[in-house]
Amino acid sequence: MRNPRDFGAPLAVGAPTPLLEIPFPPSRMIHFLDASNEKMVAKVPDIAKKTDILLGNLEDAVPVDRKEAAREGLVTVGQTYDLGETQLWTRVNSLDSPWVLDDLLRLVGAIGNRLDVIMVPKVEGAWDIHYVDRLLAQLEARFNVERPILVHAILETALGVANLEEIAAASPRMQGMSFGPADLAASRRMKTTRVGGGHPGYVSLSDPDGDNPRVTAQQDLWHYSIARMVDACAATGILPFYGPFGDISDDEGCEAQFRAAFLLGCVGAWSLHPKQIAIAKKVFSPDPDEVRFAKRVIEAIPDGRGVHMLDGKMQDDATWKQCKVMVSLAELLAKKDPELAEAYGFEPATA
Ligand SMILES: CC(=O)SCCNC(=O)CCNC(=O)[C@H](O)C(C)(C)COP(=O)(O)OP(=O)(O)OC[C@H]1O[C@@H](n2cnc3c(N)ncnc32)[C@H](O)[C@@H]1OP(=O)(O)O
Ligand SMILES: O=CC(=O)O
Ligand SMILES: [Mg+2]
Repeated sequence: MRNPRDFGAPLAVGAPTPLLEIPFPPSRMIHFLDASNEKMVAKVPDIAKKTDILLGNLEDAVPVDRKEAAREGLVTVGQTYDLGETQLWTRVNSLDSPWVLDDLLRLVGAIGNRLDVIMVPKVEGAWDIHYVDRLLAQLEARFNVERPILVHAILETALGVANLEEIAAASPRMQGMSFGPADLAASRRMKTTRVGGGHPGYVSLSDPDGDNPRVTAQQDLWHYSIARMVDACAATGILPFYGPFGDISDDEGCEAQFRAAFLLGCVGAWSLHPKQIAIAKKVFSPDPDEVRFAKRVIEAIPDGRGVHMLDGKMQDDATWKQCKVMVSLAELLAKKDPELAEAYGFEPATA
């Protein structure tokens, strides 16, 4: 066990001091980009204005013969483009792959002061985070990185899900987790070829009712694990995200999957295609009607104490805290987006 008094100390001489509180800027969508693809890179200035997080993907979906080009393309993005307030992340190759060591060495060396977060795929336990934690500290010290690069784990193996509480608490560098339904389905031997979303075979069936047809309703394949991820993240002060929705043609399905994650507590989701950015923005920005109601509750109970009635609904200390969650998120997003500020009824000056 690590000495708890050392938890906030750098793991290498000369590395920046770890953050004990994880920053929470707008994080509604992590937009995936293959930086070996020149057409995608050409869109960076435009996409950076629309997305909260831009991620240079080096792992799955990048062919083996383009791994180095994707890495170098991301270096170029980090060195040449002004992304404004948009965060720059990467997803490196998995820890057992032949590429990850060079991914980390090259990226921290070349754009260590630009990279906000490194997403690590297929994390199975705290030991994976400990390895990355120490290596990043050594690289930060070597390359004079001024602020700690944070680490984000993808939860996409059965063992990773079994160990998610330990993963969340493994290091002060842990920024959050993403739920990866594709690799997780394979790891669990689930019988679905879809990337996220429901399945017509996973249903509950109403009881027999004479000759009347029995009713079925699709169930959520992912509810248990996403809820566990949200608890582990909230318990340790880090941020949970839903991962990919692979049917790019099904906007409605994507929206439903994102919304289920949002309601359970996720702060954002991945966008694989530019059109999923708008879906994530719609879903992960709280609904203006809910925000207006939450503001009324806070105004009606300024000290957050006691019991009150509003529109026939009981309000007390707990509902006040629920409303604070909603309004705080709305305030954060309104600072970035004047249209949202108006929809939420915030004064432009305070937005
Ligand atoms: C399970 C997992 O690990 S998921 C994470 C890994 N997967 C990924 O990162 C996939 C990222 N996304 C993509 O590669 C692509 O969006 C695909 C393959 C899914 C679809 O690509 P296409 O068939 O080319 O889509 P489409 O024809 O609609 O593209 C329209 C335009 O958007 C561009 N585009 C597509 N995806 C992206 C993207 N993620 N970022 C920026 N631009 C994009 C295309 O280059 C195309 O540009 P053009 O109009 O100048 O020709
Ligand atoms: O990497 C994501 C996944 O779903 O697998
Ligand atoms: Mg995966």
